[in-house]
Parts: sequence; C-alpha cells; structure tokens
Amino acid sequence: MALILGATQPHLLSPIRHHHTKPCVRVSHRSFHFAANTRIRIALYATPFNPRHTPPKSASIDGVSVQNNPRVFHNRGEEEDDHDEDFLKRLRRCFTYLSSILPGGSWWDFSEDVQIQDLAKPVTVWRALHKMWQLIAQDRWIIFAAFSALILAAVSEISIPHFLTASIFSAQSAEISVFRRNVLLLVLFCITSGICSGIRGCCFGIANMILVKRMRETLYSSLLLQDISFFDTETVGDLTSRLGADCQQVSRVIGNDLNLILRNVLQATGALTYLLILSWRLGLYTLMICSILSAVLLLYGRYQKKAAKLIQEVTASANDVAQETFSLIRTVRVYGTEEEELGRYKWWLGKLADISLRQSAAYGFWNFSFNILYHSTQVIAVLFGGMSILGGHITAEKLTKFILYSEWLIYSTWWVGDSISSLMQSVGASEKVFHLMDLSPSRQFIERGVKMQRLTGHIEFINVSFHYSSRPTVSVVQQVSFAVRPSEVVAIVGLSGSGKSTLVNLLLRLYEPTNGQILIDGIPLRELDITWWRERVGFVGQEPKLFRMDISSNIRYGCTRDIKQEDVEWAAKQAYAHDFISALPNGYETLVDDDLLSGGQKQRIAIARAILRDPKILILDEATSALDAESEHNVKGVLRSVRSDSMTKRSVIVIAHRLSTIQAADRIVVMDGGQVVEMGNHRELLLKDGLYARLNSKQADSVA
Ligand SMILES: Nc1ncnc2c1ncn2[C@@H]1O[C@H](COP(=O)(O)OP(=O)(O)OP(=O)(O)O)[C@@H](O)[C@H]1O
Repeated sequence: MALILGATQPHLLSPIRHHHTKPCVRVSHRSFHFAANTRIRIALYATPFNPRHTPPKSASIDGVSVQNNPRVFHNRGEEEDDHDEDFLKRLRRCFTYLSSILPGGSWWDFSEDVQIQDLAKPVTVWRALHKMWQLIAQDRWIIFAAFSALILAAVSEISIPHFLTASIFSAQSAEISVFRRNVLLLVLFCITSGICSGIRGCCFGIANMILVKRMRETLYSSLLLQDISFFDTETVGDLTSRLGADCQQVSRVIGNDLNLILRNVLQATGALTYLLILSWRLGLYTLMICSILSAVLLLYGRYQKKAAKLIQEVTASANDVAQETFSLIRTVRVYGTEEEELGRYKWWLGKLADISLRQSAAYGFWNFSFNILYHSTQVIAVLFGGMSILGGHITAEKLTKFILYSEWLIYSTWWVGDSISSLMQSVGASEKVFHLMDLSPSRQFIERGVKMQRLTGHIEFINVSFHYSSRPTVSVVQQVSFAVRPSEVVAIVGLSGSGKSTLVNLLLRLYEPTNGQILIDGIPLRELDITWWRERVGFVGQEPKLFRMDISSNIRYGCTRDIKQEDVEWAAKQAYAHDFISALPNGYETLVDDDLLSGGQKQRIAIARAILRDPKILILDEATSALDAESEHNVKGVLRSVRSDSMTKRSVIVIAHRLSTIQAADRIVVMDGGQVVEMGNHRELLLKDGLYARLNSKQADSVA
C-alpha cells in the first residue's frame, strides 16, 4: 500500500499546502504513514486537483524508502530475501499501527493534522460559566426557578427506588398500613418528580434561549464596532460560523450540560449516602468503581474539548469555502470550476470526518469502560450480597435496594461524565466566541470627538503616510500633501494601485494615517466626532452594494434626517436614476439586492443615496466606472448641479480612470506609487507634459 501510494502520490510526502483557505493545515511526511488511514484519505482528496505535481525519484514513509521505479529482481534467492524483508517490514508497520491506536497512541493526536491559529486565551470552565452568568444575570430568576425545580425533582426521583422496594417487601410481609404509607409516598414522589421535571425543562429551555440571544447580540455588536483592519484579516464565513453554530454550541452549557450535571451529581450523592448506610463495604466498593469511571471521563472530557475546538475551526474554514464559492458563483460557472470548488469543500469535510472519527472512537472507549465497570459492580454486588444473605448479615430487601441504588449511582456518574464531556466541548467552542466578544471596540466609537458648529469643507492632507497593518513594510501612501478648498471639485488620478482609494479611506477614517495628519477646517480629523463626521460625508464607491430591501429604503439608507418620498425621488432624479426606477414593476417599492440591477443602475442608486444625505463633502471613487457614455455625461451633470446649487456648497473629491470624467474639475491631483507627482487643472497638466499628459494621450489613442 505504501509503495503504491508512494509511487502515485509522492508529492504528498513533502511539506505542502493543499486546497484550503487558511495556511493552517500541513500534510507532511511525518503525518503521512501507513497506519493512519485518515491521512491516506487526505492524500486521495488532494490528488485530482494537483495533476501537475512531478513525482520525486524517491521518498520515504516512516523511514521506509519508497522508489518510483519498479524494482528489478536479479535472481530467485534475492527475490525470496526481499519477500521476507517485506513481510518483516509489514509486520513492523502493523505493530506500529496497533500501538498507535491504543489509548495515548499517536493516532489520537490531532496536533499534526490541523494547526489552529490560537489567538484566543484558553477558556476554563469557570471562566466560561462566569461569562455566561454575566450574560444571563439580568434574568437570574429563571435560573433560580430552574435550579429549585431541579433539586426538588432530583430528591423525588432518588426517593422512588426506596419506596418502590419498601412497598414490594411490605406487601410480601403483609404489613398493610406500612404498604399503604409506602405506596402513598411513592405516588407523591412520582407526582412531584413529574411536575418539577416539567418546570425544570421549561426554565432551562428559556434560559438557553435568552443566553443564545444575548450571546449573538453581544458578539454581533462587538464585531460591528471593530476597526476595518479587523475585517481585512477575518473572513465572512468564519465570523458567521461563530455567530451561528458556535453560539448554539456554547448555549448547550446551561440548557443541557449544567442541568444534567447538577441533577446527576445530586442523585449520585443521595444514592452514595444511601448505599453507605445500607452497607459501607459494598458502598465503598461502588465508590471505587465510580472513581475509576470519573478518572476515565476526565481524560475523555479533555479530549472532547480539544476535538470540539478543532471541529469548530474546520467547520469555519469549510464555511469560508462555501461562502466564497456562493458569492463568486458566476465566476465559478463561467470558468467551469465546480469540481475544484467541490474538491476544496470536500477537503475540509474530510478533515471534519477525520476528527469526528477519532471522537467517535474515543466515545467507543468511554462506553466500553463504562460497560465493564457497570457490570462488574452488579456481579460483585450479587456475589458479595448473596454471600452476606447466606451468612444472614443482610436481608433480601436490603440487597435489592443496594443493587437498585448502585445502578443509580453508576448511571448518574455516567451521565455526569457524558455531560462533562459535552460541557468541555461547549467550553472549547466558546474560546473564539468569548475572545471575539471581549475585543474592545474601535477607538473611534469610544472617544467623544469635536462637533463643529459649521463645516465649510476645507480638507488638508499634510505629509500623510500610511501602510496597511497586514502589509507593514509596504508604504501605500507617502508624504502626501494637498488641500481641497470649500466647494472645490478635486480629482485624483493615477495608475491602478497608486493609492487613490487609500487616500479616500483615510479621509473616511476607515484607517488612520501612520504619519502626518488630515485637517478638516483646521481641526485634525482624528479629533472629530466620528458619527458627526460621517453624517456630513457622502461616498460612492467603486462597486456599490445594495441591501436586500426596496429601492426607496436603499436610497434612504444611513440618512438620519426625516426623509419624505419626494426627497428620495428628487435625489434619484439628480442621480439620473428616476427613469429606470419608475420603469420597474413596483417602482421605488421594488425589492432589490446586489444581483438584480446592472452595475450602472447600482451606481446611480448609490449616487442618489449620497446626494440625499446632503453631504458637505462628496467623495466619488470610480462612481462612473460602470456607466455608459450617456450616463457618464449625466453624472458629470450631477457634479455640475452639485456645484451650481448655491444652497448646498459641497467640496467634491472624484477618483476616475476615465480622464474625460474629470476634465472639468477645478484641480487634478496625479498620484504615482503612493506619492503626489503633479497637481493643477487639466490644461496646466497637459502643458506640463508629465504623467497626466501621458495618461491622457494614451486614453485618447485607445479611443481613436
Ligand atoms: N485592505 C488592504 N490591505 C492591504 N493592502 C491593501 C488594502 N487595500 C489596498 N491595498 C494595497 O494598497 C495599494 C493601493 O491600493 P488602492 O486601492 O489605494 O489603489 P488605487 O490607486 O485606488 O487603485 P485602483 O485605481 O485600481 O482602484 C495597492 O497595492 C493595494 O494592493
């Protein structure tokens, strides 16, 4: 097997990265050994998508050399020797495999398979419970009601076997009054246990619902208030996975795990006390078995916690792939890469199956230990108990009660174990959720900045430099200085990647300059109140996105003023969007999303949205890139109307690749490699015969 794989897939034997979105998984020659069938699966998944790997001449698996070329046998003796050698090698590998699957063996180890980027501080059970308590504390009455019902139900349930046995034996000995009393108490405890169990289930269910709701609210609001640079590193699939599956998993702690743990701990304590009273020898023996059970379950719980964390990471990565594929489905369809995308997704499903396989095997071991210990309790209780009855030390009634309660004790211990392992899984899943919840919001939202009485729209970039935190060595903007005077139209042009959009991002305060500063009417931008500032800026980006709501709401989006429908239509007319909106079946009420309109139509809606805000500063970043010549002409009109409207004097910053769009601008700033290389109006820049003139003539040539 090893030879076959070695010959066909030897590229898997060197450290490589295969189809996955995060560079966190490595398949290495160390992790690829015959024993681990799961790893063989990884190899097979990787095969169809790497058809061009050149197999090396030889490689090794677990120190065994694997040749590509079939071996040439010179004579029969040599052939037999080789057969013996092969047999020994196979035997050795078989032993290695068997020892690896024993408890504690390398097969159980996850660490070689998936390396998690461990940002989150490990969460202890107490910390997780404390955080959950903080979330639910304001509705503590429900928790108290749940626990009260739980205690009453547990006490009632644990009393039932006693009165059951007592009723049977009192009937046998014809003690009618004792029998009647026992049956009455039995009925009472059955009713109490039923009612309290119902209340307990309901209250824990409500507590669970409240916890998931608060957790999602808190996590969502924490994510929404992060710096934009945070979203440069996190993926959408990962974050939605935290909000969805992970929150649900964590919420199981209160609804299921704590409920079951407490209930069974109470019942186990009651049963143990009863057993010790009945017969301390047999009681201690049962206690010993329960202690072994507890030790096994502790190990099992830890293993489950680790597995849960990995499952969470892998699920998030699978979600990432699915989310990316669905959002780029048109590209996938056009390039016919459905198989590759399926392969990427399957790769992560394979990882998930790998971990689940070990989880299930661990569960099997746990059940095996439980069964052995449980039955040995019964056998020993019957053996010693029977001998005690024969010796006249104990009655048959006592032995029956003993067996019933020891069974109860073992089962309660099993339930506690099972619930603790589930609790550990939930705590494992909570690490990233709590880490994200604890992130402090962007400073912009904490600091209370200046709100100016009057804004004229005078913008100054003074020696502004910037690099993205994900690429700290690359200075995207260097020492940029220029000003936009009130009501001036300034265009920024330059080659792709020269830093134009980055300048706009800095002005919108999506990022902070690493050096220099931006002044607004003489006040540093970072000192302004962020909400106040954003209310005064209108922005149309390169690829405007629409929300899944009607057109009217899309135009009103983010506008804090009281807006009437006439205002919406006025803005749409300004943006030359009114005609196509009116032609839609439901006009302004038409429900749209990002896919239903053409790029140019979306841009016009975004322009209307920006105009409706009545901004003091309007920023258009390639706002006409998706428009045809006629629409482009109209958008020029928008610029003109903005300027000629004396009521709303705006400063306008335009970024455009089509230079014809910005010829009318008051000033043009030309950027190259993150620096301002030229500045002036269209005519002046043509006379300079620099980069702008070159760009202009190239565009003229391409049109001709
Ligand atoms: N979020 C980001 N993280 C890291 N680097 C980025 C990020 N956004 C942009 N960049 C890099 O910054 C540089 C400038 O990008 P920017 O978008 O500002 O250029 P641009 O002049 O607007 O280009 P275009 O005309 O193509 O829109 C590019 O090299 C780009 O790769």
